[in-house]
Amino acid sequence: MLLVDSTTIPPWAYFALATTLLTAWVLSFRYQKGLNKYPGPFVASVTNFWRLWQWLRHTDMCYFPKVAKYGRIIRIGPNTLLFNDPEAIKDIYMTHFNKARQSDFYKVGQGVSRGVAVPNIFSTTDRHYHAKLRRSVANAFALSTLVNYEPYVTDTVATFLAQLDARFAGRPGADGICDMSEWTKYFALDVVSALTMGKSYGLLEAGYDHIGIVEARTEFLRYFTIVNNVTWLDRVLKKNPLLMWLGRLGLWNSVTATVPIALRQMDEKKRTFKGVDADGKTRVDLLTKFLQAKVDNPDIVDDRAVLGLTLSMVNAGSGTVATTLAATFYFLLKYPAVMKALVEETDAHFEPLADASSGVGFHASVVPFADSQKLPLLDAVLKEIFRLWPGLGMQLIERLTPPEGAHILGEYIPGGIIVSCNAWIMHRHKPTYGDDVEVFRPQRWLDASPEQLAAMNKALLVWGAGPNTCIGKNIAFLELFKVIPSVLRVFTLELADPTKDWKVFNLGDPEPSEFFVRFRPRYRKA
Ligand code: HEM
Repeated sequence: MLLVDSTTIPPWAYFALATTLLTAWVLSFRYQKGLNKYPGPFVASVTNFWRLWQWLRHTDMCYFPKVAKYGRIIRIGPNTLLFNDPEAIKDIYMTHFNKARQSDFYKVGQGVSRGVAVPNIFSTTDRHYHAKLRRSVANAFALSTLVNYEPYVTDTVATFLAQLDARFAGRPGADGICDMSEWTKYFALDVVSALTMGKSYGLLEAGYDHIGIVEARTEFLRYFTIVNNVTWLDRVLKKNPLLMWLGRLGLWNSVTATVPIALRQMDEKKRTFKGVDADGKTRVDLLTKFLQAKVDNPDIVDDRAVLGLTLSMVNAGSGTVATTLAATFYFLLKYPAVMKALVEETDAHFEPLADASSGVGFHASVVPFADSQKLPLLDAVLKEIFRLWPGLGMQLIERLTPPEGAHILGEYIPGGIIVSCNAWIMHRHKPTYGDDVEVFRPQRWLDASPEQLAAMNKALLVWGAGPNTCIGKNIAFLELFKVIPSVLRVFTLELADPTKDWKVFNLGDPEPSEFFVRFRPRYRKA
């Protein structure tokens, strides 16, 4: 036997051995499953920490467009490909949808209650459970049910108008300046809580985050958007086995602020629940419909699913609407010709409001959904906002290829690879949308030929695609088509300082801040 005296091995040999092992380990990531043929930043091919680093460097923007220069298929992680071509949407989200699971990205979005991860309709990675759950509640999101929800939206829009009027409209100096990035959040949270639980959080009336819900959401999303770049960190931090075990013993519990509020409202609702039909009202909230789904499908919808659904309405349906609404007003103010044309369209469709002497009822100022949907420029403005400022657009929509692999853009991609698209990149695809993709030009939707329009709609990833496409899309339309023309009908908006731009933070939703606006009342003298 050959024995080597360790004292005879020089230190450089240890160093050489360690370097060789490390290089081999790094290269095993780089060359795994033949993904080295796809271009992308070198560091991204060996570690997901590249993504985390990009996020930390560019919190004020979506960093994915920076890699678009690499081509149609870009490697942005050791096991992750990003597709930069609208044709990939169908391949990834629809053709393979029966088998393609969501990646661990979604698991990071699962809350924890008493040491157990709680998947909901958004964050479950179980395809079969998701399909059954979605079918059980589909009726609550159908176009035909919007009539049940419109009164909640009308009430919240009226409160929004009344608060803007009382607090800011026509006031001189600093008193007249409204931070729309905050107030659009109050609106979105109040309207989604009214729609979901029949009762608004009362943020608009309070004028500040009096229940800490904005703070709680921001904290949750900040964690989610950081950790989903390197998903195993979640198993070290929040879903650490030790913490989960302590949680099951009742010695550790981390609950976000939305949970106790939702639980309280659920208990209240359960006590008064008589069934949707038995209620015989035109006003029915989503929670009542979820409780009805529990009665109809008890094997799929249990109390935990009802809570998960309730919370995912508030989580998925508030930041997205808030940022879309803020962006609509921001871009209209930055492009005054479009603002002028939209105000003219609104005035042409809706009667002028009564003058100050007769007083103004804000409920009467809120436009009906059935009428506002007929405004072609409003429709084009919203489409252009969805393109330029997609609500969840700063993140990837990740799927995992099935074990046997998948064909995407004509390329065979092996099984177990994370494949994804990003709305921010897709919506700036010049062959589809034109060379002026960075310009806010709603007219592009009105001037397009039928073929162009079909291609533009097909590439629009604002609602996602396939079986996980946004279930709240119709509700978002109901809110946006009512609130935007109603605000323009009542006020003239001005940027407090037209030379300043807003600030943006990447929370998955592009989260704006420091968007300061003045309101002049149109129906009375200031
Ligand atoms: C402008 C507003 C909105 C935008 C841009 C938006 C965007 C999206 C996107 C892109 C997805 C797909 C995510 C994925 O595949 O991982 C999604 C899913 C979802 N959205 Fe929305 N959303 C909006 C409003 C709403 C509203 C108002 C609600 C509820 C009232 C809502 C509830 C949901 C839920 C529950 C899901 C998960 C659906 C599933 O996985 O089956 N969203 N949304």
